Amino acid sequence: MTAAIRVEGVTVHYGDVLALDGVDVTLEHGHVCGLVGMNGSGKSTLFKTIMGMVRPDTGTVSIDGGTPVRARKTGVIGYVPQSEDVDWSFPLAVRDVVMTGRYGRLGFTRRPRRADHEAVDHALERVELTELAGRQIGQLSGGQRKRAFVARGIAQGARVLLLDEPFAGVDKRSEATITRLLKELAADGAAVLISTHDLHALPGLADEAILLMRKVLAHGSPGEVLRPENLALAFGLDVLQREEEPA
Ligand SMILES: Nc1ncnc2c1ncn2[C@@H]1O[C@H](COP(=O)(O)OP(=O)(O)OP(=O)(O)O)[C@@H](O)[C@H]1O
Repeated sequence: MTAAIRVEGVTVHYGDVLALDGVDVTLEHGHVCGLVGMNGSGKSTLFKTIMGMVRPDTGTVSIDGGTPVRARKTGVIGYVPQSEDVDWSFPLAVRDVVMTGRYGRLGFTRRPRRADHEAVDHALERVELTELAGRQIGQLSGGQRKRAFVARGIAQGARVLLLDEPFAGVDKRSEATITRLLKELAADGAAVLISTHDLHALPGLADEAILLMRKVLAHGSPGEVLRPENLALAFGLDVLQREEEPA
């Protein structure tokens, strides 16, 4: 079976900074995978490399058997960016943001057709944003904004979905809605890769995990990946235990 994401021997430098060092990752369709690692461990760089936005010095990336650029053009891959990477003052309504997921499919008139409007309506319903469809994107809460971007991936029909810190600044209700949706998308055959700092939530969110520190330190079930010896390697301390200690 063709892997959803195949990263082989990928090394990335920014000038003298080594951000990724010989990274190998394979992710199959039907799985939700959590990507964890300390600040600066290379998570965003790995996402950008998978999206074809950063070109590796060495190594290769394939998405559903094709190049990242092709996966972007054909809508195979969808991306929910970190909040800091989005200009929230942009004058787009929620519905328009979701419609951008259809752009790869619009004919040469660039005008959405009935099927495009239906796909957007359906996606908005799934993320429970139908009532806010006409509101400017910047006037939504943090969790609602994330849900709008997840809806964009749904409307796009993305088979591979990357989410960079989707739960940062998000309340429990939105977190639960997003988690449920991501699991449903994976059950429908999508591959979902999520970066997160919330190690406690990982087992409830993902069925596999990757621990990154420029290299892949561990890749397996969340239980295996979060073993104390792995966390000690990645974070220097037993972080799970430390977080549980009273302040
Ligand atoms: N555009 C850039 N120019 C120079 N160095 C960069 C650039 N982007 C990232 N880096 C460096 O590359 C390394 C990996 O950064 P990256 O943003 O991928 O880490 P991260 O795991 O996503 O971090 P965080 O958890 O803080 O978001 C860091 O040392 C960072 O300082």
